[in-house]
Parts: sequence; C-alpha cells; structure tokens
Amino acid sequence: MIETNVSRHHETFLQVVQSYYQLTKPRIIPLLLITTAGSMWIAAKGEVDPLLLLVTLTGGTLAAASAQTINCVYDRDIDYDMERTRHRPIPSGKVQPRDALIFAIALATISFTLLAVFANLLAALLAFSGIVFYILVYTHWLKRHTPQNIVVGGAAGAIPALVGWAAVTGTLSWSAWLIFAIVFLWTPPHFWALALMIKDDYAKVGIPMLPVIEGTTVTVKQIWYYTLVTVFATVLLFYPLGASGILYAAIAGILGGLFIHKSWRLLQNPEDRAVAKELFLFSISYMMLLCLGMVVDSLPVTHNLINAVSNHLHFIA
Ligand code: HEM
Ligand SMILES: CC(C)=CCC/C(C)=C/CC/C(C)=C/COP(=O)(O)OP(=O)(O)O
Repeated sequence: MIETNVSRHHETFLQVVQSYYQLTKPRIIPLLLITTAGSMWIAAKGEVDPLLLLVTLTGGTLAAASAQTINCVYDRDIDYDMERTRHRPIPSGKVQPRDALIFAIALATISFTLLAVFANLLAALLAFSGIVFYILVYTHWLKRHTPQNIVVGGAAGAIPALVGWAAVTGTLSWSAWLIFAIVFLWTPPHFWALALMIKDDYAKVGIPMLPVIEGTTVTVKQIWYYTLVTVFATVLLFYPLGASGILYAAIAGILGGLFIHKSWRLLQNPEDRAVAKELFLFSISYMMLLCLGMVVDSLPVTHNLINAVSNHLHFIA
C-alpha cells in the first residue's frame, strides 16, 4: 500500500518536472546554443576556456528557457486554440500561469547572476535584453499586430550569438554583429516556410503571419530574398572580415547553395507544402552545420592541417 502511494507520488513529481521542462520549449534551445558556441569559438580564435563555455551555455539556456516560459504565459489564450500548441502545459491546465511566471523569474535571475559573476556584465545584460526583447517587442507588441512580426522578432533569437562573443571578449565587434545578422536574416525563411504549412492555424486565432495576410506568392518571394541575403552575409565572415578561414568558406558555400536551391524550388512551387516542409527542416540543419563549420574552422588543428596541405601543394608546384 505504502509502496503504491510512494510510486504514485513519484510519478506525479516526474510529471510536474516534465511540465515545467515543456514550458521552456526545449527543442529550440540546442540550436540557440550552437550559434552561441560558433560565436565563442571565432571570438576565442579556436581556444575556448571550457569553464567559460559551460557557464555561457548554461546561462544562455536559462535565459532562453525563461523567455519561452513567459511567452507560454502570455500566449496561453491562442495556444489553447491552436492544434499544434493546445497540449502545452498552461493551456492543458498542468501548470498555473502564476507558477510559470515565478519559475521564469527564477530562471532569469539565475541566468543573469551566473553570466555576470562567471562571464561578464555585458554577456549577462545581453542575455537579459534577449528575454525583454522577445517578450515586450515580439510577443507583446508585434506578434499579434503585424505580418513583419518575426522579422523584427528574429533579433531576439540572434542575441545568443552576441552573448557568446561578449562572454569571450567582454565587448562586441563587427564579426559578432555579422553572426547576429546571419541568424537574424535566416529567421524569416526558417519561420515562414513553417508558417506556409500551418497558416490555417494562425488564421484561426487571428495572428497576422505573412502567409495569412499577404498570401503564399508574396511569402515565397520574401523567403527567396531573405535566403539570398542570408547566404551573402555568411560569405562576409570569410571576406572581407577574415574572421573565418577557407574551410568555413567552403562549408558556407555548399550549405548556401543547398539553401538557395531549396528556396528556389519553393519559389517555383508556392502551394506545395511538402516543399515548404523540406525548406523548414533544412533551415535547421543549415544553421547547425554553418555554426559547427565556424567552430571547426577556428580550431588550431584545422589551421595546422590547412597550412600543411598548402605547403605540400607549394612544394609539388
Ligand atoms: C521570431 C523568430 C522565430 C520564430 C517565430 C520561430 C518559430 C518556430 C516554430 C513555430 C517552430 C515549430 C515548433 C513547434 O512545432 O512547436 C520552430 C521550430 C524550430 N525553431 Fe524556430 N522560430 C524562430 C527563430 C528561431 C531561432 C532563432 C532558432 C535557433 C537559432 C530556432 C530554432 C528552431 C528549431 C531548432 C526548431 C525545431 C524544433 C523541433 O525539432 O521541433 N528558431 N520555430
Ligand atoms: C538570449 C535570449 C534569452 C534569447 C531568447 C531567444 C529566443 C527565446 C528565441 C526564440 C525564437 C522562437 C523560437 C520563437 C517562437 O515563436 P512563437 O513564440 O511565436 O512560437 P509558437 O507559435 O510556437 O508559440
């Protein structure tokens, strides 16, 4: 009897933990961390202090989790009405909005303290401003009012790249802002490809996402332009900034070619949801591999290898 009670209690506790975990929209966070890592490795010229890496990624995770949790509180009305989001912890009644808010404030406080004490104040302030921007500017001000919502809102998702750079150098540079710009410009193709697939859901709850307001043709054109500008921006990190080397340039070139190809296919087949889905899924791999490319390119071992190969080629020539 006692055993049954204990196991039931245990199960409930696990369910509570799981609900709070889900409030943080955890599936998005790893990619935010990969952009932070890409930025850190370039800033540190390939030699990142492991402790600083741990602190920055933990602080970034907690900040993003806090932002997403407050977003879940704010958007609980529309989340209840949309198929995709109905099962989130607040609309399904598993977590009370007040408790979620307390949880989010705790996450933000720990994030700020961790970054301020073990990284630096700039990194802490940037992460905090990411939360404020995502909630006030995106969730409150833009999301329900303009089809340009995610263009401006994308700046919040690009802030982790600045956090990474600031954590390493204590300041921001052109390269930091360029990585910020790459994530910022990538966000519209990433999100609008998905929005094309689920526009009926957004229309139902009156969220003015671009495909709902302007239609499919305008959206695929916009996706196309943003894709071209994103790929162009990725090249600038190699030339003229010189923050990344030839390996990164090759990776950015190949990934960029694929991104442009998939975006072109959508431009030719605006109504084909399977093509939109393919672009959405690819956008995630694209950003992941691009940032991993930044990391690998920056490593001293890569430089040594490339130098050895180029010396060898000179020798043969
Ligand atoms: C305003 C900007 C953005 C909007 C509106 C947006 C929106 C979305 C939405 C609605 C989903 C589907 C999630 C679901 O099915 O529950 C999604 C998926 C995803 N987003 Fe974004 N996103 C944005 C920016 C970003 C950024 C900056 C990143 C990371 C760098 C990111 C990474 C991801 C990932 C990794 C997924 C896939 C999650 C999964 O596997 O289910 N997103 N995004
Ligand atoms: C440094 C720091 C704290 C940065 C925060 C960045 C952050 C939380 C970016 C997330 C962007 C994102 C996935 C938005 C989802 O939009 P949505 O809320 O409209 O999606 P939904 O329709 O699934 O609710």
